[in-house]
Amino acid sequence: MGVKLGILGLGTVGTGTVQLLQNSGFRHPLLQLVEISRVGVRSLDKPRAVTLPQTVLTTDLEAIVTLPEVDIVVEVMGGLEPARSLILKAIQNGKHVVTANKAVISRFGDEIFTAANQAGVYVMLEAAVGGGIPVIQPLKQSLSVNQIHTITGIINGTTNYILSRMQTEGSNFSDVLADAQQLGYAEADPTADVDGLDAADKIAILASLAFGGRIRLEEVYCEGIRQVSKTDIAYAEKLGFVIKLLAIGKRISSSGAISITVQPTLVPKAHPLASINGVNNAILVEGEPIGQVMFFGPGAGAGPTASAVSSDILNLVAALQTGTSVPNPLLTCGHQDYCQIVPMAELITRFYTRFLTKDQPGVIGKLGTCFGNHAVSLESIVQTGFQGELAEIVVVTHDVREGDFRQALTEIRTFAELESIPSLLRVL
Ligand SMILES: NC(=O)C1=CN([C@@H]2O[C@H](COP(=O)(O)OP(=O)(O)OC[C@H]3O[C@@H](n4cnc5c(N)ncnc54)[C@H](OP(=O)(O)O)[C@@H]3O)[C@@H](O)[C@H]2O)C=CC1
Ligand SMILES: N[C@@H](CC=O)C(=O)O
Ligand code: NA
Repeated sequence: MGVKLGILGLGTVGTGTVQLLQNSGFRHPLLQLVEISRVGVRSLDKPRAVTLPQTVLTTDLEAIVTLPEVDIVVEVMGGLEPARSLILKAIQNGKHVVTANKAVISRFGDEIFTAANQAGVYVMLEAAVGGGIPVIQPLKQSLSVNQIHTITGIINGTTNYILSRMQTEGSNFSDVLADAQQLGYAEADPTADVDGLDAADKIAILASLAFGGRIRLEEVYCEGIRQVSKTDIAYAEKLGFVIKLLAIGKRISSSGAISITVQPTLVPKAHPLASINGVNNAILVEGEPIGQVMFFGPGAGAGPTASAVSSDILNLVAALQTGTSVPNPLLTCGHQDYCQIVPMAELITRFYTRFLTKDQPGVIGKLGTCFGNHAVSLESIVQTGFQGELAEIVVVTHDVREGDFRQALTEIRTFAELESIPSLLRVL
């Protein structure tokens, strides 16, 4: 029995998926059962890189998600609306759904998975995080026997490309961003990438799977990379670190609560994530008893993302072939409860801070004393040089409570010797 697809979108990912499905030789034989019934687009006049029968291409996306012959709706159109409404309508009409849309899932996952569970259909999302890297299904299946305590990802290719080039060339953020836009890595409006919002969507999805609870996107603490300077990259290098935009979900063992953050972070050069450069993505999962396992590969692009979308389609074809009416719990998302999120003040981490101060005797001692009074233990405090008349002092702390560290900074800001605190970054 053939399985009919209704595909919403024929852009980068939709085209890659159609190409893969139209060339199914030497792939899993079940893919040969797939038939493309309809493909929904905005414009029928646009030139396309794939050839489809005229009756297949349509601008009526509502008709696709309600068409009785369609078994699986593949949503690769992007954006929040009408993508969300079309996914919900597909579910109401008994269709299984495959989506690459992290923005919709991270905001409306609760509504979508509740509807899917009620309707007894699957919503699959391998392409939504890490593009072609298999990470969603491994978290749902092979790794779910572990007690996962930390998931750390470089999950935005654009920012990793920008930071990698700033590191190797000593360039400024704004110059490399312009290049990334010209090369097509960053969008014309790069906000979602450079401000960390795309990574926040993705870590919300990963943490939900790793820790077995729903996550409210607004509870993900999110900083982007606009404020990362070439000066900090150079100091980090001297101290034995590289700067990466890390998305981190961590379970606090004492309470079971989760911290969930996206922040530019100093990563020790020996750490497995330090060597992930360019547009690549990597996700490090740590748990018991597995220890560390890292997924690495292309986080975007037509071919890699089509691989992820098609793997979801394959899983659904297999489920439809076996024909059991009981949903396979290793394919569904059955979380009912929300994870409890740790307030940022309670986070335990290391920090890097750069101060500009008047060049006077005793300043370093005064900073050290203030940190000590607030229970902030320092790993190093060094005067790295001068900026004009001002002394530049770089501090790296041991693991400290973020609330204590912030209180120390509030007191330091009142010091007459202080000119400014140009940077404050997390250290892994
Ligand atoms: N690009 C990538 O590498 C990756 C993308 N993703 C996700 O995949 C999804 C798709 O991305 P991508 O392929 O890059 O997007 P594109 O912008 O390249 O393609 C979008 C497609 O959807 C169609 N479309 C969009 N809105 C509508 C609408 N309102 N009505 C009808 N058709 C519409 C467009 O039609 P038309 O062609 O007529 O304009 C186009 O074919 C997004 O959710 C994205 O986040 C995930 C991982 C990687
Ligand atoms: N904009 C994203 C690509 C898709 O997820 C990135 O830069 O990683
Ligand atoms: Na993936």
